[in-house]
Amino acid sequence: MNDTLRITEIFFSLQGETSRMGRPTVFVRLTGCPLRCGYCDSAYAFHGGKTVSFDEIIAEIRKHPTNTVCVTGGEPLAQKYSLAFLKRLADEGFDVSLETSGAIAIDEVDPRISRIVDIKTPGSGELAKMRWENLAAIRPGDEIKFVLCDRADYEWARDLLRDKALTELAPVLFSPVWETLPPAELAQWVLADGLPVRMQVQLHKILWGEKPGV
Ligand SMILES: C[S@@+](CC[C@H](N)C(=O)[O-])C[C@H]1O[C@@H](n2cnc3c(N)ncnc32)[C@H](O)[C@@H]1O
Ligand SMILES: Nc1nc2[nH]cc(C(=O)O)c2c(=O)[nH]1
Ligand code: SF4
Ligand SMILES: [Mg+2]
Repeated sequence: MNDTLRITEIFFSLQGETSRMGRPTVFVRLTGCPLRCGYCDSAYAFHGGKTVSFDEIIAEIRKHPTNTVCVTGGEPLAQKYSLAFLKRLADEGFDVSLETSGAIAIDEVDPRISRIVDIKTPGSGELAKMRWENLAAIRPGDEIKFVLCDRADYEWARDLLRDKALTELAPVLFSPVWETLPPAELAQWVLADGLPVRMQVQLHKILWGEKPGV
């Protein structure tokens, strides 16, 4: 059917990432991802899941007291009908953000959706999958995000920021890998270089630890 998606979970939480951090948000986590970032905190979404119709997903979203939705995964854009679903969410009047890896074309995503586009670093192990053409499709409502494993990733991201003038395209986020890079270290590096980025720490993990459904 052309109006279904494979879904791992739908849950209501505070947005833990991006400039929307702290906003009550319904998360729709799509199943499956063609990447294998070494740090992935959502590997439980690689397999399994349940096939659900757009109508059922929207009915579930409406049970929660917010208009704000985050579509994530897995890799949402890897599913055939995710573009149609994102359009449907925007048509229904939801305020939607999309978390995406940077490895799949973003240009056909509905313009009403705020796209959070990762640039996978050398430390992720998936740099080779990056689709650099995506940078040309970035709009002001989008955000560009680096998840950093270590100092080498930081320096790589800092140099790319300058070489590709990324902050002229959209706000840029620097986030430490939760398990391996102490946030205070990254904070010191950003301050020392005076980088025009927004450093962020995953709020939901501070509040509730690392587990599904939060
Ligand atoms: C789980 S991914 C799902 C969406 C998409 N596949 C992507 O990578 O953007 C959502 C976000 O969580 C980030 N992330 C995954 N594991 C993380 C970790 N251990 N620490 C910090 N951020 C992490 C990803 O880099 C991405 O920005
Ligand atoms: N609270 C909360 N905020 C999030 N923002 C992005 C998430 C994701 O897994 O993509 C996420 C998540 O899993 N939980
Ligand atoms: S692209 Fe996203 S979901 Fe896929 S392995 Fe990397 S962080 Fe996990
Ligand atoms: Mg998460």
